[in-house]
Amino acid sequence: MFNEQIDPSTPLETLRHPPKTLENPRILVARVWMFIVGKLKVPGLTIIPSRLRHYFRNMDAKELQPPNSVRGMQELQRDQFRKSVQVPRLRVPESQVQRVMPLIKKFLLKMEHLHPVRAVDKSREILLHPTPVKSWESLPTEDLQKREVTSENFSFAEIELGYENWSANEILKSVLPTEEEGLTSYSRIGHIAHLNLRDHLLPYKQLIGQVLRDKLPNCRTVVNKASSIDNTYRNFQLELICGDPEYQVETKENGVPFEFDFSKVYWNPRLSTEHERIVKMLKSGDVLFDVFAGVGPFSVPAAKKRCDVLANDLNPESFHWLQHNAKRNKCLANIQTFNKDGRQFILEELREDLLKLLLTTDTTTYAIHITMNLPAMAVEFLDAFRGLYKAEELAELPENVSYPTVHVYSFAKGENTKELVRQLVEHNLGASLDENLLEGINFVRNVAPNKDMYRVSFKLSLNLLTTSKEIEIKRKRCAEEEEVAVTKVKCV
Ligand SMILES: C[S@@+](CC[C@H](N)C(=O)[O-])C[C@H]1O[C@@H](n2cnc3c(N)ncnc32)[C@H](O)[C@@H]1O
Repeated sequence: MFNEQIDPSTPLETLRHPPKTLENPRILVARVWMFIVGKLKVPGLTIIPSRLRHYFRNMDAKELQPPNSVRGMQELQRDQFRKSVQVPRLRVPESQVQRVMPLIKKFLLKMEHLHPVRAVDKSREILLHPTPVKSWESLPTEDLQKREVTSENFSFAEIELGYENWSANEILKSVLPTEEEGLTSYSRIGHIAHLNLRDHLLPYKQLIGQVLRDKLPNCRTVVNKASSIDNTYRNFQLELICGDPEYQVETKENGVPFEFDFSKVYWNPRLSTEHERIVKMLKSGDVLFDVFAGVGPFSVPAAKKRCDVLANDLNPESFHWLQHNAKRNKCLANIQTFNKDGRQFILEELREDLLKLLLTTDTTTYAIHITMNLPAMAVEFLDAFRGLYKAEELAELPENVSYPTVHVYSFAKGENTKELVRQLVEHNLGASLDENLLEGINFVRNVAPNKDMYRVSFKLSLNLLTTSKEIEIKRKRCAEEEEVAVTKVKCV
């Protein structure tokens, strides 16, 4: 079952092309339209449209729908989609075509692999849409007559339609059961289409896979999410439902090329906007510590921008592809990579490097960022910053020192997820995110009903870096006890 899908009405092209492939202006128009109508664009997620770009929707016209007999089909039989249909036709003398087309353009019959205009002798046969054109009178007759086109030129033609004339969405709409939600979205990662099928669609998975592979440009592999991501490395457990078991992909995110094995590492195209937000915050010369770096969607673009990056991931496969992507993007000189547990990375590399930066550089001239994108458990690593240094180590800091900003990601489930996520961070950090610390609690995306992902951005401080969580708790307890004692004395 899709637990992350949204189904605004969107144009047909989004189904047929991978996200970000704006190679023709119609797709651009479709995306703008999608934004205006739905305002629900999820990056990386292809949403199956329920409205079409055409003036008249083919699937609203009974005669243009696939045959009823295909409903419920579980094994794809392409020949079962054949049907004959009568559609309006206009014969236009060759000499008048240029002048007639603007008058009838909006009535053209537009279907996949079907040319509505055909040359026949010295005229053109133009196929029209049966919804708006029921008869000659449906057309702008006066203007047509001025261009030598009369009712004599109007007739009905019998045409053959087949599997190739419908889009994936149209095919699936005509096959899948009507009483439950159909296929509403999927992600595209290079040549892979990634689905998260609801239980009621599982009997149709092979057919869905074949239709998508047939119809989506450059799609060679269709996989279904086999279980929720609960393994350490967060990579999706995949079930191949159609095509080649070939998971090494090449994709682009925000213009940056990446390569990886999708079956072995974490990659989620729905995070592209969030990655972009962070990368936009960074300037050349800034420092980034990326604690759970994956294959580098924060680190590689940051290194390309000439930030100094220390990127870490526990998964040896992610580590391999992280290095590969840094090399491929020619930014190896700006990135150091580590294959460690996040806590160890904070306690070792980050500790040492940050100390040097704080003591020996002017931190007012650049920014230091720490990204922690492991939303299921990153907050549990926050206590590693508490008491990271002995007070003496930071005794000589300049007064105007600028501390790093931590961007920690977290899921929160329930009613007031924003408040919940703040509490989670405060509890794990052992400090309240007052105005001095807090830079923002930012909604990233809705993951499932009642489950949201947030980024909490806050500044580290001298107190956080030199006082352990336990000491802070003890101090608070003592202060509270003292207050109680004073109140009691006052009362006596
Ligand atoms: C949700 S992914 C995020 C990857 C990438 N930063 C992104 O934004 O797409 C979390 C990453 O943390 C890594 N990871 C999981 N547990 C870890 C740990 N204890 N220490 C370091 N990395 C870990 C996983 O291998 C995975 O690549």
